[in-house]
Amino acid sequence: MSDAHRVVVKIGSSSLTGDDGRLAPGAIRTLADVIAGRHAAGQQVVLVTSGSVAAGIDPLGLATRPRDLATAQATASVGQGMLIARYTAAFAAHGLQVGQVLLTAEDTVRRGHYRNAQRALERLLELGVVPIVNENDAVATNEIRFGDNDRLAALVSHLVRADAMVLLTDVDGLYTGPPDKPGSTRISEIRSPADLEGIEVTGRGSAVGTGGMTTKLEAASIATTSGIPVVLTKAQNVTVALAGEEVGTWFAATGKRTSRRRLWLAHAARTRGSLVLDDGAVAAVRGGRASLLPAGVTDVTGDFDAGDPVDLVDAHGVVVARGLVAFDSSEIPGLLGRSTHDLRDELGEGYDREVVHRDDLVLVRVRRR
Ligand SMILES: Nc1ncnc2c1ncn2[C@@H]1O[C@H](COP(=O)(O)OP(=O)(O)O)[C@@H](O)[C@H]1O
Ligand SMILES: N[C@@H](CCC(=O)OP(=O)(O)O)C(=O)O
Repeated sequence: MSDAHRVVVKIGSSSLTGDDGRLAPGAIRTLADVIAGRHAAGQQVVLVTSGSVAAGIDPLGLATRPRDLATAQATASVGQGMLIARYTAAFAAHGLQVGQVLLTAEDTVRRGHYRNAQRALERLLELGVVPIVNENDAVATNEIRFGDNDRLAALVSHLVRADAMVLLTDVDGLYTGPPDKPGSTRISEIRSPADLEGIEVTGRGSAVGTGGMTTKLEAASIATTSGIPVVLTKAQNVTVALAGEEVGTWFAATGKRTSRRRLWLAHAARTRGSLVLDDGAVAAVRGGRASLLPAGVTDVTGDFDAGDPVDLVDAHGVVVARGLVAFDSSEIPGLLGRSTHDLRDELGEGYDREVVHRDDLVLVRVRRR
């Protein structure tokens, strides 16, 4: 971590608010002090911050975090302005400018969109500005929104080719079970997905956070499988975490950089339906490098067009992979279980192709509990 030149730091709502759920200016100042120190030492930091909804609760006189989409959008719209004003003032105390970048899930992976985001972030860093990223909550709809900022931070890390990602939250690391459960202990290192076996995590966050530990593990998986190591710790540890001391939980990088399209398919795409595979097709797809042929498909659900993302599931409904399908859903029943040879003879050329080509397919790792 101390060698990492470019770091994405994500701070959650739970670390930016006091017990009353209101924005805690002290937490923002402390974070800005630490990041300014790293900046002076030559490190580039992209900050992904939650807190727009939490910051808007009080000004709008709401009692709790709104659950309906329209009120959440309005609350975020009010709160985001207040949040960025606090950061602007906190960094200005160190002579630093901040640049607000509000993204949606699509912006981090869709070709035309991510180029824009990438260009803006690179230029901000070149200019010595601290980019401050959040989801564009005021316009994000349920279909396309992340909701939590953990996975957004992982995709931003990929986008800016970060050397490391730091997830700051209200617990000092990953525990063997919910931290308030007697007997739960902190895990200092996760070297591979196998180390996660037996760990109990919940998707329930603190009163103001979203996604709990589940989305943090997803984010860690997105980053580490793309070659980016992750530190998960409490916000109070940010100084020592960025200095490279051993705190929280360290997730070692397990893979290499992958294409954004595959990253999107694996982690951000909303599937429009599913294809049920027979056992032979499941084995072929799991083995890697095999395309899905019509002969291995036994059923289809959903309403989709050629080119849409779909789930590939086994006979028990377990998702094995995701892929971009080559046929409309209405065409597939006529192809089920048929060999490409028969299909060409009967339906003509164009029907003798893969249902999902191997280049358009990513395996989904099944998490054992
Ligand atoms: N195995 C676990 N280890 C650590 N924390 C866990 C675990 N399972 C669930 N959690 C919960 O996840 C919460 C953090 O998630 P969240 O409130 O969404 O944080 P943030 O606002 O920082 O994103 C912790 O307060 C903790 O109660
Ligand atoms: N974009 C939202 C993030 C929602 C949220 O609470 O995320 P987190 O605290 O990171 O689990 C916000 O700013 O309120």
